[in-house]
Amino acid sequence: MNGLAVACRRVVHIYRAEAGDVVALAGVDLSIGPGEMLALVGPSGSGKSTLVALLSGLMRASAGRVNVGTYDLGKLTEAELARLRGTLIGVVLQGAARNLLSYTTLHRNIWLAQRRAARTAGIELDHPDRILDLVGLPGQGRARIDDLAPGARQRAALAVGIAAGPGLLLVDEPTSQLDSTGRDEVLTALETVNSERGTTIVVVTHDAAVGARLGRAVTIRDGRVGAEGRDGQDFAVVAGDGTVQLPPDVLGAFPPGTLFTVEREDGAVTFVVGGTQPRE
Ligand SMILES: Nc1ncnc2c1ncn2[C@@H]1O[C@H](COP(=O)(O)OP(=O)(O)OP(=O)(O)O)[C@@H](O)[C@H]1O
Repeated sequence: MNGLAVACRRVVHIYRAEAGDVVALAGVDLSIGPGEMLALVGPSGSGKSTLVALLSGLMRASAGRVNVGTYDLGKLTEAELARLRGTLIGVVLQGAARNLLSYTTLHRNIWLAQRRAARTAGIELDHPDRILDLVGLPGQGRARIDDLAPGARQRAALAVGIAAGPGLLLVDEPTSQLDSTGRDEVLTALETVNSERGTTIVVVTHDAAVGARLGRAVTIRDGRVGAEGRDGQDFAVVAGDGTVQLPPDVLGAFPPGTLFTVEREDGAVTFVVGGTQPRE
C-alpha cells in the first residue's frame, strides 16, 4: 500500500459535556503529502489527540472536511470507517499496552491485527517476521509481550499498527515513557517503515526533538494549527480565516495588535514590521 495523502479543511470539533461545550479544534487546515512524516507538537489539551481521532475515523468532525486518500471520512458509515482502520489506516494508541495482548506472543499479536485485512480482497500482507524486521525486532516472534523491555514493547505496538500494511499510520506519544536509547530505536523504526513502505506517518508528541527529527513539525495551539518547522527552518502559517500563526519562540516579540506594512511591488508582496500599535 502506497502512502495516503491527508487533507483537513476548516475542521472543527466540539465535545458536548455537562459542564459546557469544549471547542477542541477551532478550524484546522492541514495538508499532508503521500509518504510524508510529520509530528503534531503542542501542549497538553491543545487538540492533538482529537485531530488524530478524527483522522482515524474514531470520531467525526463537528464541521469541516477530513480526507484520507480518496475517502471523505465524514461521508462513510461506522462500518466503513472500522474497515478502513483495520486496513488503510493504522493506529497506535498512547501507551504500548493498549495496543497489545500482553499474555501472548508477538507473532500472535500481529496475526490478530492482520485478520480483517486477510479477509479483504486485494490486500497482500507481509509475513509477521518481515514486519518484525521493519521495527527492529528480528527473530522475536515467539517472545511474549510481558517479557519485552519498554522500548521493545513500544516497537511491538508499532508492529501491530503496521501489520495490515496501512497507507497512513497514526502514532500517539510513542516515546513519552522511554529513555533516549528507547526513543531513538522507536524513531528509527518509524523511519524504516516510512522509507521501505512509503507509509504516511503522523506522530503526536510533546517532544520538540522528535518533531525536529521527523523533518516536519506542525504546532497545534488552542485547537488551531500554529507555526511549522521543516528541515530546520521555521515558518509562520496563514490559517483559513486569514490569521497568521507565528513560531512560539517569536510570539513574545509580536504582541497582539502588532502592525505589518504590506508592500506590493511588481506582483511581489513583502511584509515589514511597522511597530506595535495595539488598537484602542
Ligand atoms: N471526551 C471529552 N469531553 C470533553 N472535553 C474533552 C474530551 N476529550 C478532550 N477534551 C478537551 O478537548 C481539548 C483538546 O483535548 P486533546 O486530548 O485533543 O488535547 P491533546 O493536545 O491531545 O492533549 P494531551 O497532550 O494532554 O493528550 C482539551 O481542552 C480537553 O480537555
